[in-house]
Amino acid sequence: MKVDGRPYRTIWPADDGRTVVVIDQRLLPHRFETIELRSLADAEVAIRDMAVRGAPLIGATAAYGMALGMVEDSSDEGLARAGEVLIASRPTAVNLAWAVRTVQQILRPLAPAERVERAYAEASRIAEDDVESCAAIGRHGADILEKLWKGGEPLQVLTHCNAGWLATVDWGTALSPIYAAHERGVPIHVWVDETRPRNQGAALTAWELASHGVPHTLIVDNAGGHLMRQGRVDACIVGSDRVAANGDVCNKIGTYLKALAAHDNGVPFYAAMPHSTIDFDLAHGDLIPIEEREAREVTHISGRAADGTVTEVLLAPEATPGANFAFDVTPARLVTALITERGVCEASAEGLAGLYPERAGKAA
Ligand SMILES: CSC[C@H]1O[C@H](OP(=O)(O)O)[C@H](O)[C@@H]1O
Repeated sequence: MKVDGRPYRTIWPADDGRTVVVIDQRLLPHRFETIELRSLADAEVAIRDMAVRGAPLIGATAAYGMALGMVEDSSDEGLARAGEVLIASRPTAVNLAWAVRTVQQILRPLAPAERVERAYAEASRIAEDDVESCAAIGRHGADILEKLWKGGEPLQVLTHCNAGWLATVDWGTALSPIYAAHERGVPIHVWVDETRPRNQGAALTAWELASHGVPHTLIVDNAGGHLMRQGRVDACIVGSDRVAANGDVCNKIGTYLKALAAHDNGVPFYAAMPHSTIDFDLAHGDLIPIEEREAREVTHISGRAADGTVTEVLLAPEATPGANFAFDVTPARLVTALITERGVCEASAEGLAGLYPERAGKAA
């Protein structure tokens, strides 16, 4: 996508062919700055501290992290260790482990001397595949949004967290259909959940949509049900960090509550994701590890001070205990359909088998 007229992706190799450049998403929307990843540790920290975030982007960053690890140690032990370090950084988005294992599988048969170049080539392939997958998700999802629009008033779509181009290498997952429909001339308005506690909606989705000229309104997380009961939401569309083999959808905390409200009000609820987010080895969503992050993200809030600096202030008294569950699971029965790069399917094992016959039937 473009930032001030210049095309950007969220991750790219520097001119030296080794350093990896990413956007530091912790500073958005107040400052647009990049950081350079020069080591396996840099990649691990960038994922863990959420300088980069979003399931597909976490996967691409892990793939480049494997390449950075090979520069340091391309032995069999180094290959195993790099994977362990990266997988430990964030447990929920399956894209991370998928990317690590994909790179390890490619490199394992090679001589250590051949592994660096091949690792960078594989990381680049994973990144390019994500761009193409997310563009295809946009096309398939825009077909749905175009059919939902009845003419006249703009189509009212609610989204949660950030599943835009910032969460992927480009285009996004939940937002890709919105961008594609907007480009087709379908009038759309987006209700943007702020998405506590890290406010990816307020900080990232609102910034993305404003940059792309898509009308939107920022709301508190708890307003979605109210708007749906008032008939002011025509569809919900979210991203995902992991879809289980039965179609259960794991996504940012609060997604399940939106799906319940949508179900109660007859609002279609879609989840959009590329193949790298689908875990065909996991039977159902209750088996998905739910990341718990530090309570400070709940008890403190970050924003821009009057002088433009990005700062943190205490939201609750110093000693307030906090619990910070980063994701929840929406049962497949509450999901209208899954939007993937291969098309749209029912949120079920049968639906996924129809789109991915070569990967179905493996869940333990
Ligand atoms: C396109 S995946 C986006 C997905 O990732 C976000 O989580 P986080 O910001 O913690 O990485 C959120 O669950 C989004 O829906």
